[in-house]
Amino acid sequence: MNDRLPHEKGFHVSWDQLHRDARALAWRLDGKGPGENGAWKAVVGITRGGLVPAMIVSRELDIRIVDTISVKSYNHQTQTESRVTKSPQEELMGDGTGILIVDDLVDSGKTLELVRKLYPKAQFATVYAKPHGKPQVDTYVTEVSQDTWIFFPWDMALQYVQPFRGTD
Ligand SMILES: O=P(O)(O)OC[C@H]1O[C@H](OP(=O)(O)OP(=O)(O)O)[C@H](O)[C@@H]1O
Ligand code: HPA
Ligand SMILES: [Mg+2]
Repeated sequence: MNDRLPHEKGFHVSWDQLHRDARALAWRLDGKGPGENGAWKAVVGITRGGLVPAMIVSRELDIRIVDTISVKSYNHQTQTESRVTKSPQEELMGDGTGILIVDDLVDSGKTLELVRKLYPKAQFATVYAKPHGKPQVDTYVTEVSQDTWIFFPWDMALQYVQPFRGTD
């Protein structure tokens, strides 16, 4: 993460906000699949950040088949390489037709670019999107600027904050 910081701005997302935004993502995808009545075949979450929105989307759209894909990014000096370290079931995926691939956000777009090469016919959905990654995503809910770092609820804790007018 340190190689990606410092960012000018921080966008702190609570569990509640993430739940609402992931539900909004599901509603956007509802009935848009290639199956009967616009059904989707399965949801695939990109670990680890995609697992929470994938669960919420699968619950909202009543999709019972859920699988995962793991993508690991390696930093070789200045070049970042990505590779898949765990694949979803091959028979399920095919070319990706009818599969909803879900992640928490798209930033540079490198993660989705790799997954898209493997499953070109899949639908790619993220809760948040930054401008560089937008061409890689088919459906998202909220756009944030490239210089914003998104803090997810699983990376944060409630903390005491000093009053604005100090107590000295
Ligand atoms: O568009 P990109 O520049 O590829 O960045 C987006 C990806 O980076 C983060 O995952 P990360 O690889 O940090 O792993 P994690 O989900 O396990 O936290 C995030 O959850 C996305 O998957
Ligand atoms: O803005 C971000 N927040 C959390 N994880 C990330 N991975 C890439 N960009 C981000
Ligand atoms: Mg991730």
